[in-house]
Amino acid sequence: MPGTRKSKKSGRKGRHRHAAGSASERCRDVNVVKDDILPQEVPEVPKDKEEDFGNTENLPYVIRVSDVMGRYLVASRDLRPGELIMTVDPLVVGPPQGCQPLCLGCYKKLDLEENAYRCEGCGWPQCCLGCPGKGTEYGHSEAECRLYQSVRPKLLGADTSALTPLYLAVVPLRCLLLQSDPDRWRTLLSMEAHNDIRRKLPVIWRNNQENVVDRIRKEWGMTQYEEDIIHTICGILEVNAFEVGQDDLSIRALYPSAFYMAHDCVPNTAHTDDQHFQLRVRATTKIHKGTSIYLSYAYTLQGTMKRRDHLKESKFFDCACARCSDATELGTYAGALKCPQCTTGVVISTRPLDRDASWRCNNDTCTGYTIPASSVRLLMDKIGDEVEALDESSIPALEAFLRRYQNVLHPNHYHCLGVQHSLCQLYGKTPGFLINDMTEEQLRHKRDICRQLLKVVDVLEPGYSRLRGMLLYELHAPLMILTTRGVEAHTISYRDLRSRLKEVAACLEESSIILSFEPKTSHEGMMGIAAKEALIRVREWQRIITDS
Ligand SMILES: C[S@@+](CC[C@H](N)C(=O)[O-])C[C@H]1O[C@@H](n2cnc3c(N)ncnc32)[C@H](O)[C@@H]1O
Repeated sequence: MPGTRKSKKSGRKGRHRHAAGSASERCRDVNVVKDDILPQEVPEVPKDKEEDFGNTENLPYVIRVSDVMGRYLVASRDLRPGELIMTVDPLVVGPPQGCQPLCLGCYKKLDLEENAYRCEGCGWPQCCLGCPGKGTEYGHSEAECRLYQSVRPKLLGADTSALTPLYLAVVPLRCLLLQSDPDRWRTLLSMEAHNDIRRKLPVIWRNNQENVVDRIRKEWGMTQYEEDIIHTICGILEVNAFEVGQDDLSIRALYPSAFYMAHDCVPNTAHTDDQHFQLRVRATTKIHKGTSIYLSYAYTLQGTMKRRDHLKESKFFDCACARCSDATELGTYAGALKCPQCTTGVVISTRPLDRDASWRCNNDTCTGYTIPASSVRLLMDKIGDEVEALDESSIPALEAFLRRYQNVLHPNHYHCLGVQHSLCQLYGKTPGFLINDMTEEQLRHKRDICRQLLKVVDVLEPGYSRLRGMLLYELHAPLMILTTRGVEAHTISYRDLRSRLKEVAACLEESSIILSFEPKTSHEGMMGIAAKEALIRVREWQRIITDS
């Protein structure tokens, strides 16, 4: 599920024995019992040795069923921020939708002009002769290789453009292979496919028919798989797949238990996945017993219109969470425009849960500037395309974007937030803007951007979220350099120094805790290690000034 991006992760080896198959069966048995807590007779014991859940009855969640959300998870006791909720191994892993050629063993992107390696068994392109993912459960398994042997000549004869669409059928076929494992197959089929809704959506249904069903059955002659079941699997993947992958790999995977988590546009969990695709879900905020455990299927730094469109189109429901119901997005104005008429008001939806409702200036003294939702949608798409086309590593290009739209978009508008997020990472690390070379004004600018972003993120992705962890780390740098320069120039008092160091230490402490949940080798994980080391140095400085 997006949003959860799914750029994240943590690491621990080994297979996890989960009871998702059994849990799913129980759910189906009791699906008619609405809003009832389902018993967990065969509990799932998280493997994580750092956390001891005690006896198996002490699982941190139970599964409930509601008319609106279907099955969802609820905390069975109070959960602390950072507390591990579940550790699960995937049911199936594979290439994402719409990917370019990649290795079916390790998912590395392949340039077929330069890379001519093909699997000896079936002819799919692979990264090298000794791909570590060959013959593995979550890579190019032997069973998969055998299945493709009958189409080997077709695969060998295909160039990049002919091969690219074939990848769409890879994960569905991997799901079909689970039939040899009845427990896992049952778990897979217990997932929501929304066939009734999807069948009425001609574009989606036809795409699946052409790219997956007909490819598997007609082109590859695998008629042992019925049309209906292939369509159901396509739906299961659309509704339940997580985006995972380390080191810029883009992979989709289905997980038992984790798929039960309902969506909220302000999630109270975050998840990481490691190099073995194991998923770990943690609480980001305190979750009180009896409260729903949510993740966000959408990107949190997007406006309500965009998120709700995405959720409707790809997850097939109308989100009506507190954030979506509030035209101000909980006071953040993350989707708001500036009023071109009165220039001081903010233009927001008149009824945010109605996708066609007009948008109006909220300023009482304005004559009531109004704009149709369709025009807002067009404008957002146009600006979105512009953001996509920006050179993400160019500070001048990003700054120019913010200047260009300063009279159009609210400063907290998600398009601005995205650009500011890129900028706050570039300031301090880009030639010409290296942290020690930055002027005080530039340092204050980086500090202010971090603070502004944190104010919004504190509301939309609160607690121990990856984004907060990274922003806190980014914030500590200008704070620290400004403090050091103040000391050198004798412009800050002893009292000031103490309070500034306290603020830097607080940023680093929280950042190092949050980012310690990330895999150590990931960008975020390494940032967490750097935060921890910097914290030791700041604490030492605090000790010295206290002693002196
Ligand atoms: C990954 S599944 C979650 C498990 C699902 N409820 C089930 O019983 O299998 C995603 C689906 O759950 C439902 N859902 C999740 N969050 C929801 C929400 N906030 N409001 C309405 N439906 C929701 C939607 O039907 C969505 O397509």
